[in-house]
Amino acid sequence: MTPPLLVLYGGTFDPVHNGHLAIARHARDALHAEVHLMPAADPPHKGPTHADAEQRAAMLALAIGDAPGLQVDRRELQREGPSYTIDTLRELRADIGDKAPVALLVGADSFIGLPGWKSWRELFEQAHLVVAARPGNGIRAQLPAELAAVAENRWIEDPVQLHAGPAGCILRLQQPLHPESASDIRRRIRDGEPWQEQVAPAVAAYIVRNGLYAGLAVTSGPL
Ligand SMILES: Nc1ncnc2c1ncn2[C@@H]1O[C@H](COP(=O)(O)OP(=O)(O)OP(=O)(O)O)[C@@H](O)[C@H]1O
Ligand SMILES: O=C(O)c1ccc[n+]([C@@H]2O[C@H](COP(=O)([O-])O)[C@@H](O)[C@H]2O)c1
Repeated sequence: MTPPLLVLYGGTFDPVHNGHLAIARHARDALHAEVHLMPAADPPHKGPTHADAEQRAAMLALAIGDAPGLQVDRRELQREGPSYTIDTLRELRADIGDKAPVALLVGADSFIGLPGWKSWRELFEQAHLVVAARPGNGIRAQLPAELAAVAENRWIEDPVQLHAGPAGCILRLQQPLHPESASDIRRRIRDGEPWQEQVAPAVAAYIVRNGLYAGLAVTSGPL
């Protein structure tokens, strides 16, 4: 019997917000998959995070609670250096073998930036790609030429195909757009604007209890 589809949803999650959660739940339900939300210890394309890795993982655990089919995956917290996704997938394949179907879930902005990732072409050998649309980011229209060329014959419409092979397909996740972004939430907290409804109640309580993001200076670098 083919093992169940594992969806890896990596992110900085600084903090995890309702957009992340909606997409993870939607992927679980639409793809009949187990979704692992995986905080990056050291996200390769970002400056230093605002909450540390343990705090970001703790917020993820609070956000997920005991929701079936969702779990926090701490594998990148156990590695030093930048959290390159290809290294994570190679590590995962060493654990579970070459046959099990694995998909990487990314937002459209991440997908468009894929040619900047370490060994990006190999990602398609190690996993399927599932892409969630995001406001302001067209998926197929805005692809850089080298990504469009690699992606060309990989697009599929039917999620069942993700279960049929270990890697190599690209699926657009059909879901409503979600406007939330972690940087906007951090800005709102800093500026005293409403933000609590954009995160799970337990995450809002954690942020307040730990005084996260409130002290960000305007000059402290990118939000
Ligand atoms: N609202 C959203 N809709 C679709 N994809 C999203 C959304 N928010 C985040 N993602 C995707 O989830 C993954 C992790 O996102 P991340 O933790 O960096 O949050 P973010 O909101 O993009 O943060 P920031 O605003 O600081 O860039 C990325 O692939 C990103 O594209
Ligand atoms: O492997 C890379 O080169 C790489 C470059 C940029 C981002 N990523 C991964 O993409 C995921 C989303 O990244 P981010 O910065 O939007 O939170 C997260 O798991 C990162 O580790 C990976």
